[in-house]
Amino acid sequence: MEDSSSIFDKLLEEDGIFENKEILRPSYTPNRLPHRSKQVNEIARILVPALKGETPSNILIYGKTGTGKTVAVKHVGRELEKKGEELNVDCSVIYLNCKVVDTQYRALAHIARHFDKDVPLTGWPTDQVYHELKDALDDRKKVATIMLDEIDRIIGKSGDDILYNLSRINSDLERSKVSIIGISNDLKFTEVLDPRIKSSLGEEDIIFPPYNADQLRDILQQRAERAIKEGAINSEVIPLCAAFAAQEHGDARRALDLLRVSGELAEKNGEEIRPEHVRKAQEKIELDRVLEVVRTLPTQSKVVLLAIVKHQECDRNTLTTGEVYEMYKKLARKIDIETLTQRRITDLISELDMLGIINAVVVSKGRYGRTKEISMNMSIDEIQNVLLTDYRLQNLKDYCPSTQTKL
Ligand SMILES: Nc1ncnc2c1ncn2[C@@H]1O[C@H](COP(=O)(O)OP(=O)(O)OP(=O)(O)O)[C@@H](O)[C@H]1O
Repeated sequence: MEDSSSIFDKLLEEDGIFENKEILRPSYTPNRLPHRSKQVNEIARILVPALKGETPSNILIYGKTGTGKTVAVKHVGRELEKKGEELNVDCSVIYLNCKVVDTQYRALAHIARHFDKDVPLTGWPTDQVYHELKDALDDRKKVATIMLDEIDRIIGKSGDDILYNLSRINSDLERSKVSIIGISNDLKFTEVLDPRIKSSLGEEDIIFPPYNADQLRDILQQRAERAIKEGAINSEVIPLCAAFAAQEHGDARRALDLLRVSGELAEKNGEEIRPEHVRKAQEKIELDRVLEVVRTLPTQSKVVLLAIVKHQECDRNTLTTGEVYEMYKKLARKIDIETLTQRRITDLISELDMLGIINAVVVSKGRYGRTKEISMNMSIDEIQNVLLTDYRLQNLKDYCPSTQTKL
């Protein structure tokens, strides 16, 4: 071999623009949370009885995605455990993400395992897990705060038994106490709860409002100072990332992603981060989001979308619901799936519009009634590639129906 150095050596030597990229990732928890002191203090005020061995009220926390709910509860949880150690009071904090731990069994098992109980992750009767958990909690005096993030996921999948069991556990415990913090970005999820559970869980409500552009700027500034090398970022970049993310319902995660992806694009070109990198990053993130949504669409919606894409390939003009339906029928017949009615397809088109994959505008055709004009401003090639990874749609790869159905 001519050159025995590792293929990574050169890359490692390259002088990147990041001091520490991890600081821009969602998993990083900063010590200070700008513009969240009100909410942090409010959670702390509700949890403080735990440090006196008393039961704190249960809390429901609402707010749109990226408004700092998770980072705030974890921050307060860490401080609570620390203070508990100092005062010699056992305040345990258990954090569960219900998107991952999405059944009652798994949730109870996870909490029991947190207290070193050897509960398998499947297989036992739920009652047995409940009793193990009760024993684990009661083996010595403690106050346990259980944080259920994305709580609507577990309710949607497994009903509200978990909340019922966790809220009744206090009456079965002799020494210990449990309080629950539920976190959700769906304001309406409590509507499906049993009224008793709803009032017990929502003893205290805290709302996390969206951030505005100025607040996002402060959050980004704080992270960028430690994540990006001095002089590697143009002064317009942070305000631009903040402005873009503020338009998207004030999402701090989106703002941080934008800054990180802008940095990666700049680094690839060996440049400092400039506004054009932010604009490219915005497009890339939006396309990635759309492709992810496309990948998980039900088959019928995928065929409708492919009908729109195939049309757009031949003709970049907007098209009507009727034209999409004609194309959809041909594609559905070709791959032998049930052909839905035009009315159902109109609904699926509205859903695709709501997901931000297509644009559908209702237009009046005078006495011929109303129709939708459909267009796409995403890259149709990339969308088509993702659609064709679905094995049911693969036969449509080279299918090129004639567009003669247009009058
Ligand atoms: N006030 C803040 N200061 C610093 N970083 C913040 C702040 N608010 C949010 N962040 C950061 O933004 C990202 C998203 O925050 P977080 O996960 O807490 O949002 P969330 O409201 O729980 O969103 P979701 O509902 O999608 O889970 C994280 O990287 C977090 O560190």
